[in-house]
Amino acid sequence: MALSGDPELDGEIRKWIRWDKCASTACQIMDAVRAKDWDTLRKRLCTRISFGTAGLRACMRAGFDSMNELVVIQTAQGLCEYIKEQYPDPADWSGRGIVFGYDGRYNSHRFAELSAIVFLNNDFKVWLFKRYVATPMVPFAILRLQCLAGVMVTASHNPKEDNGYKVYWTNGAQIIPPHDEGIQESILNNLEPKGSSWDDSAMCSNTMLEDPYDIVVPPYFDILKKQLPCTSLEANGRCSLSFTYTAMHGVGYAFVKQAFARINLKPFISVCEQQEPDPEFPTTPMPNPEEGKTSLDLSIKTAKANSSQIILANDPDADRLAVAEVREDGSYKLFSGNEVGALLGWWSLELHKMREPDCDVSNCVMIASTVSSKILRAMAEREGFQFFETLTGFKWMGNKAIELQQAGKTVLFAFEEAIGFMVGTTVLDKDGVSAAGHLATMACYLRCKLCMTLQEKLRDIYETYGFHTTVSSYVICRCPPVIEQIFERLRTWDEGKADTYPTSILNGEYEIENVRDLTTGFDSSTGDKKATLPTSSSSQMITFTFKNGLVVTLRTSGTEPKMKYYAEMCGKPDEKNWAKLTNTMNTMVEAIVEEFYEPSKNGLQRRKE
Ligand SMILES: O=P([O-])(O)O[C@H]1O[C@H](COP(=O)(O)O)[C@@H](O)[C@H](O)[C@H]1O
Ligand SMILES: [Mg+2]
Repeated sequence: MALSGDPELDGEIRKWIRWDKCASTACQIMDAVRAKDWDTLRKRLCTRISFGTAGLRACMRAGFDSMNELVVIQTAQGLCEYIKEQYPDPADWSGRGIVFGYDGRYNSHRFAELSAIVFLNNDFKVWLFKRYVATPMVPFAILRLQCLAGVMVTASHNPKEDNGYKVYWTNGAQIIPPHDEGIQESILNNLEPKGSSWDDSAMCSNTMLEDPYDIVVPPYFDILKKQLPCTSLEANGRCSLSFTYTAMHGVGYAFVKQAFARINLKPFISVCEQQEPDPEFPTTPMPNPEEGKTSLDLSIKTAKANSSQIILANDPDADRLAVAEVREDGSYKLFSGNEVGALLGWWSLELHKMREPDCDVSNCVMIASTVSSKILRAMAEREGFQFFETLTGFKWMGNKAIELQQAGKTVLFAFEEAIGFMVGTTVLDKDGVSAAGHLATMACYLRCKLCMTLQEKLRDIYETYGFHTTVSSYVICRCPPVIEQIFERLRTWDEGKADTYPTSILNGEYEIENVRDLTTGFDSSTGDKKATLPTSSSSQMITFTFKNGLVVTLRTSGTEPKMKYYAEMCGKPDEKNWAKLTNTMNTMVEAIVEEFYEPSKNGLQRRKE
C-alpha cells in the first residue's frame, strides 16, 4: 500500500498496523491511510502520550498519543519491566504483585484487564478488582496488600471520550520523578506488544489473579471510623442535618453510602439520576463538580425538594469532593476548594486535639499545593503546626506527606484548590470518600456542639486567621503552539529580551514585585534567583507577586486543554474590609487575563459561568 513518503511517519503507520489487534482502532488508522490524511496520522502516531499531573490522560481513539488497547498494553509492559528492574527478586513479583482498579467509563474495565494480562504473563500476582472502585481504594490497597505498585484506570471528571491511567508506586502515592521518567523510558524500550497480550485465557482460573475487594474495602471503613472520637460518632447519630449526595454518574455512591453507615450518619438523599456509573454522563456533559452550578443543577434541585441543608458531590472517580450549603434565602452557597480546604484544615486540627489532648502540635504538619490558598499557612503560624507547599498535583502532596512522616511528623491534612482533600494518611492521595465522611461529621459537630453552619464557621476561621479570597479559573486553548507563544511573550516582555517579565498591569497601576517561573527555574525573590520548588520545562507555570499582596499563578493544565489561573489576596486578621480585597482581586485578575493571555487575539475560549 502506498504510504505518505515520509519515512518516520510511514514507519509508525507500519508499526501500528502490525501491532494493533483491536479491530476498531486498527480500522481508524487504515481509514486515515486510505484517505491520505497524513496530518492526522502524524499527530496521532509521531508523538507519544506521557505522564502529566495525574498519570496518562487522553482521548480514546487510535494513535500513540491517545488512550487505546495498544497504548495500554505498551504502558503495562513498560511499567512491568521497570518494576522488575527496581525489584529484581521474582518472589516480590509473585508475592507482592500489583493492584488494578477501574471506574465506569467506556473501556476502563477492558484496559485494566489487558494490563492484568501483561502482568500475569510476567509471573506477577495480580489483584484486579472485580467491580469498579473509587480511586482511593487503589492507593489504599497498595499499602494494605504491600503491593509493588497500583494502577487506576480513569479519566476522573474529563469528558466521556477520554480515559486515563493513574499509576501509584510501592509507597502508595502517585509516581513522581524519577519513577515517571523511568517508566516512560521503559515503555519506549518495550513498545512491541507480545503476542500473548490480547490472550484473555491468562485470566481463566489463574491462581495468581485475585479480587482484593473483600480484603481491602472493609478495613478502609474501619480506619475511617477509628479516626473519629465517640462523641463525634454520637453527634452524627443525633444530628438532624440532611445531606444530599451525587456520584456524578461515577463510582462514589456505594462507597460514600457505606462511609455514612459506618460512621453513624443517617443515610443521605441520593441524586438518583446520577447514582450509578454511566459512561455517557447523560445528565451532565461536564461531570466536574469543580465547574460549580452548571454541574450541580440536579443536586440543588434534589436538595431543595428534600429540604436538605448540605450537598456533597464527588467527581466520577470519587477522589474529589464539592460542597454546598443552603443560605438563609434558600439558595445554595457552593464552597470553593480553598474554602473547603480551610474548613477541613480546621477540622483536622480539632479532631487531632480531640483524639490526643496532650499532643505536641508543633510536630504536626499540613500541606497544600502552591496554587491553593495559603489559609493553612496563616493557621499554622497562629496554632504552631508546620505548613508545607508543593507543586500542583496530588502526586506531589502524597509524596511530601510520606517524606514528612518518615521524618517523624504527624501529617494531619493536605489539600488543593481543585477540591482535592486528604484527611489523615490512610490514603496518600486525595480521597473524596473519606472527605465526604469528614465533611458531614464536621457539619454535625458544628451544628450540635457549636450551633454553627459551615458558612458561619468559615467566617469564624477568616476572622481568626485573616480573610483569604481566591479565584481559580481557566481559559480553553486547544493549540499548543499558541500556548507556547503566550508564555514566551511573558518571558521576553522587554522588547524580546530573554528573562524579562511584565512589571505591572493596568498601565502601571498595580506593580509586580516578584516573578517565579517554574518552567525555567527563575525566581526573582531568592538570593541566587533560583526557585526552590522543582522545575519542569515540559509544562508552563509562572507566578507573579504584586506589591499590594496579590499572588497570581498562570499555568497549563496537565490533564485538560486548559490554561489555568489562580489568584489570592490574604488579609490580616485586623483587616475587616473583605469586600474591598475581593473587588481589588477581581479587577486585577480580569486585567491579568486580558493583558497576559490576550483571549480575543489568541482565540481562547473563556469559561462559561
Ligand atoms: O482529575 P483528577 O481528579 O484526577 O485530579 C488530577 O488533576 C488535577 C488537575 O490537574 P491539572 O490542573 O494539571 O489539570 C490536579 O489538581 C490533581 O492533583 C490531580 O490528581
Ligand atoms: Mg478525580
